Amino acid sequence: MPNPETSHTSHTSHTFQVDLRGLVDLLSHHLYSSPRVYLRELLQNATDAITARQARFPGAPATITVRTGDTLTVTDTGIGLSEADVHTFLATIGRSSKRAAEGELEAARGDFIGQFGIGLLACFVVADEITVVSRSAAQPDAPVVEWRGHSDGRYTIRTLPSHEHPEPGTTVRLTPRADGTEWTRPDQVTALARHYGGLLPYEVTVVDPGGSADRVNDTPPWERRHGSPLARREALAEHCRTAFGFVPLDTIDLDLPAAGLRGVAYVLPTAVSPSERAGHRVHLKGMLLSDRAPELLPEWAFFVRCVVDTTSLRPTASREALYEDETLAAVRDALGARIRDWLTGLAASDPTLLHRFIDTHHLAVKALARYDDELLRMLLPWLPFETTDGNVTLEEFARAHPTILVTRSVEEFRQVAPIAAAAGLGVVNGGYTYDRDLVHRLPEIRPGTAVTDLDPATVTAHLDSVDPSAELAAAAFLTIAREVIGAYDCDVVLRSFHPVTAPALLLDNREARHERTRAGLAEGSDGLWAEILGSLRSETPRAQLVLNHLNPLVRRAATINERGLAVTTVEALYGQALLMTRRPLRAAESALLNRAFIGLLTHAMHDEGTAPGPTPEPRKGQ
Ligand SMILES: Nc1ncnc2c1ncn2[C@@H]1O[C@H](COP(=O)(O)OP(=O)(O)OP(=O)(O)O)[C@@H](O)[C@H]1O
Repeated sequence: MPNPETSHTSHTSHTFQVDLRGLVDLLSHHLYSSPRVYLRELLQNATDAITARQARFPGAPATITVRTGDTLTVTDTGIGLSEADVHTFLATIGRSSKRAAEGELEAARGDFIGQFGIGLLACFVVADEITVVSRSAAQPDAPVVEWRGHSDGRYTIRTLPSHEHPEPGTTVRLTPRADGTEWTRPDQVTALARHYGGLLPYEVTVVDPGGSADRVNDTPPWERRHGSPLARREALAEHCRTAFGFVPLDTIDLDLPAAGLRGVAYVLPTAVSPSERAGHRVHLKGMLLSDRAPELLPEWAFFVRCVVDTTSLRPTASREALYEDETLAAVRDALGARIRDWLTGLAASDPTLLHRFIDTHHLAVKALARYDDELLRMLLPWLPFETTDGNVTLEEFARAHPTILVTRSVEEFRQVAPIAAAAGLGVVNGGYTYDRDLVHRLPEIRPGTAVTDLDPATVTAHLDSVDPSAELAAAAFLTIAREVIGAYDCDVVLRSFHPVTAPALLLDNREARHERTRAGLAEGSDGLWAEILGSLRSETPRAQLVLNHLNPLVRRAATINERGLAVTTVEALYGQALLMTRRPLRAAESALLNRAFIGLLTHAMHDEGTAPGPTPEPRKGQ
């Protein structure tokens, strides 16, 4: 038997080494979007330290002072660090006093912004050395301690005389590297402090090398006291103008106590594309997390821009975006509901504003109403649609037309609308995004209304047939017309319809055209493709050229005896109707138009040549 003792291989234990330079490089090039985040991390640590001190010593000083110059310092009157704290929290990357139960600070946990234990490293993006000088508020007798860390991973700790930091709190000092000075210039620091810390709950001041101090933060405008509702509205409009550069159509207050979220949504005064997702400004416990977070609101709410401050949403490690979790999903739904309530509330309280809103954002509302029955019910009466009665609401239109026809495309509407209107039909242009879907949902909301897609047969059925004698008189011409136009998979009929100025109407739709294209391809190909295309073949739908017997030109055309002229006339009538459909022409159709045009010219010149009359005088000089 082998001896278990001797068969053991020996184990030695090692500890991971972290290359700090590699880590800083990772942070600066891959985690953070810009070196400027160093200031955010410093402000955030200062804020957390003050929060910790306030929790234990309410009423203690609570200020953050940033001093700019050759070196940059951030001083806070926060909880400070004892020597033991420094060993615990500053000597190990990834260790944080704010995350796990760390004894004393546990009570205040959840109130902090930081949690990852990597924030301070952001300073190495702009400086090679960081000095932290601190005095603990929790142990007032403990000596002042200095930690000096270098970007290569070395650090030293020493204690200093008491006067080096007379009051509890912490001062962090950076000496910017040459390539970091862009981010540490006095004006830049003031702008960054305002950007990130503008809503922090403690006084934040930036002092320039000349000694002048600039307070950069303020109470959020929605929390401030205002003299009157009007004054509040004006203050918020001004805030929106500075934050986003527009004066809002209206302001919606946002308040979700369960998520510790408060803020405002500003309604855009101009239309935006639904695909352009709005960037919202999200603050976490006052600190700006992102100024373009689209994920805060549902996609449909693209007509507002929000500014919110929250305690519950989680940041990603870069602290530049929101962590997509259940809380965020719940917040998004709740904010969506709030915006919808505002919209539906307008209908009852401020119809004028609702009209202005709809004039600007009807596309947005239509997009939203497709997914939201309640909203559809409440807002459909207010939404404008293009119809044969002009631009009217569906409610108005349905009152006049118990059966509503809806076209599939804008071109179909343009072509058929005047004729349908003259025949007393009610047609809605369904060619615009969302419109056809919405019109089809009308019967759910308004029982007794019928909605059908417009097809050519519906229109022809409403055109008056001509009396048999007229049909007979035109028989020869119609035969030639059917021969010529039949080649384009199109039937020819003679009807009477208004307006009399329209000589011909081409009834066609996209599906039929596609089917004809497919059939054409099947004929032109051989082998496998012909079989596949052929097997798809259904009966090829034909378009219909409806000639208007009320139109004087058509009446004259019907009496043409000469075959050549009849062919040219038919081609010209078909070509003109084709142009009216405003769809792209195919090669054969362009050729037909060309031929008809030349044919008509030839006929016109031929008439001119044979017409009796005075011979024109030769012009002088010829
Ligand atoms: N101004 C300060 N006052 C007191 N303690 C501080 C200060 N700055 C840093 N610390 C201590 O150093 C620790 C590490 O700070 P660091 O910024 O690296 O991480 P963090 O703030 O805990 O988390 P995050 O990476 O999310 O910012 C903190 O947890 C805190 O205990």
